[in-house]
Amino acid sequence: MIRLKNIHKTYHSPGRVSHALAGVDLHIRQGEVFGIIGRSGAGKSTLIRMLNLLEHPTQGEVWVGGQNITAMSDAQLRRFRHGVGMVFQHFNLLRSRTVLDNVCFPLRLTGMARREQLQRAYEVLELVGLTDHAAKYPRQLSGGQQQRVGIARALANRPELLLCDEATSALDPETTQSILRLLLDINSRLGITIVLITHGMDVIRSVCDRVAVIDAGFLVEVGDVLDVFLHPTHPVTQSLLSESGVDAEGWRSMAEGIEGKLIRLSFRGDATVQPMLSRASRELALDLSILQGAVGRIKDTPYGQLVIAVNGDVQAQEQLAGLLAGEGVECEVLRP
Ligand SMILES: Nc1ncnc2c1ncn2[C@@H]1O[C@H](COP(=O)(O)OP(=O)(O)OP(=O)(O)O)[C@@H](O)[C@H]1O
Repeated sequence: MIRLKNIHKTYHSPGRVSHALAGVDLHIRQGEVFGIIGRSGAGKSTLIRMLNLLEHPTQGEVWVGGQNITAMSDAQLRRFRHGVGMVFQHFNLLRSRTVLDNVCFPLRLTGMARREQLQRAYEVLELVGLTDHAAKYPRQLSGGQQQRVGIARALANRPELLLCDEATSALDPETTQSILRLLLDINSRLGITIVLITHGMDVIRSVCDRVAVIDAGFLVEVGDVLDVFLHPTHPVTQSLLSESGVDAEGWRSMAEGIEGKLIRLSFRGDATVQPMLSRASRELALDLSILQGAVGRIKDTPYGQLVIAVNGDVQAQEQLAGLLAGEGVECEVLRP
């Protein structure tokens, strides 16, 4: 659906040149929820704004739905943008217009007849659960409700692509979860590709299929969210995960003074909730102690990771790895 080819973006301001993006190549698939995460100033906003050319690359090409949008004329670009919805951190609603008029606004820009505008607007307001608030003004709504209006407005033109620029950063945790659930619902019911940028790994974990990590203008890691959570390779990814409570290295401080072989087990899906360890311990007469553990859910998939110390018969230890692998558990020896 989207291909970024060797994208560079350089900003020149008095006395300063800033390389916001440095040779970014990226492929985003049709129908997926794709997250871009990075620290402040990493280049996330610049990157998401490339996808509808609110920012033009200094070098490189942006392809969306088989079209090179970097080669489009202004008129072509205006038409293309009607098919891309955007949701903003601070909602960007028109304060002096009602909810209904805010949602109709992008439809009016396409020259759509008023009757059709109203029909579309009520359709999307129903989707976001705000039909009863159509006549209100933004100031009469909570932050979460205002963001729902922002989402309804972004969906009004029936886009194939929805861009979310820190859509939940201004919201409390509970409201964040309800907006994320709404985005997931939109993705699965309408099949719209969603690209979001965020500072928060929790946002990535709750809704994304794949994730890209950006640091100082470089894409440093891209992959399925489950793979990135279980096996982060770049130090920036590891520290972002550790700040969100997923610390893959916490076992090190416990390991000294603990005897036995140390292994890390990674579980995905049903394997996460099976009583495999107690069975293995019983059948192989091994002592297993847990040094570190985390279980959670990535989108709809349960996952878990445990670091355990294994003591007992050497042959039984070999059998343990085989037994767990047979159940779909990945085993990685941390200390023989
Ligand atoms: N219009 C601009 N003029 C000059 N420099 C800019 C401009 N926009 C962004 N930058 C610089 O480009 C770099 C990337 O900025 P960008 O806003 O894309 O980062 P970000 O990851 O979205 O940060 P944040 O999470 O703080 O919003 C930063 O160093 C920033 O100062």
